[in-house]
Amino acid sequence: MKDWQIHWEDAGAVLTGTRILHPFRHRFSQGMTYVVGNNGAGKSTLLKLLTGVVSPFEGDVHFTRRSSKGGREEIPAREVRRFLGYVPQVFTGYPQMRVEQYLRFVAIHHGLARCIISEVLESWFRHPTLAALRKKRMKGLSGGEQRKVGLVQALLHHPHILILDEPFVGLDIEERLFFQAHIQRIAHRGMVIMSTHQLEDISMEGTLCILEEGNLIHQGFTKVKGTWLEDFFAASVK
Ligand SMILES: Nc1ncnc2c1ncn2[C@@H]1O[C@H](COP(=O)(O)OP(=O)(O)OP(=O)(O)O)[C@@H](O)[C@H]1O
Repeated sequence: MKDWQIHWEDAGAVLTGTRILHPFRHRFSQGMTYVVGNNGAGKSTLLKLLTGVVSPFEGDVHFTRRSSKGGREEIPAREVRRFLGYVPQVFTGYPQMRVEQYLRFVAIHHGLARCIISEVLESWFRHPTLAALRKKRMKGLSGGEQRKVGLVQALLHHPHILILDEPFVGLDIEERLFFQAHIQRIAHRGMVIMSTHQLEDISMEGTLCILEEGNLIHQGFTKVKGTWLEDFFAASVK
């Protein structure tokens, strides 16, 4: 266990002149973290800051792991990128590529050994819902199909940190369960941070971060069944 952590230290975001996220402190640790909040609360912006797609306007976001000498050490950005998987809210990939070609390209980019790439892709295409997409061009995919390819490209290198922005939108129940199982395996040995609007997406115990108008208004543990969490979703997340 490498015990990676992400330290969110008073990081805030300003996009096109508007303050989107107000500075707060949080430590993302191993396991599952769910990020919830109403439309426009700042969930996607928070995830973009974590992946480096946007930079904090102030404060700092940095990654650490337990050092062999004791204490903690900073993980260089290049190394973080190698161990990161990310599904953005809007995923298109490269429109001209066919799905298999695109996933092969991503696998190479992630540094997977060329001798195992075919085997890794075959294991994904064994699932009927993905087999049907293999030869399709990315630009011809439906929203749900894009999402499935988006999930595979984030998972195929077994990332240590997985960041998912509403990953199950447009997926049917069986597909959701298929990907949930993969995601849960990563959460057991690494770190998963997932934004969602759906109570049924909260399938594991973990940490819950609630955003409201760019502020972190709650951080604590989830309890999956029969708790105040259900009331929260019923009352406030639309
Ligand atoms: N590039 C940008 N420039 C200016 N404002 C932006 C930009 N991107 C997002 N915003 C605004 O920032 C706020 C937060 O957006 P964000 O996409 O992070 O919210 P969200 O919680 O993910 O919302 P949703 O649940 O609807 O996806 C919104 O009011 C949005 O309009």
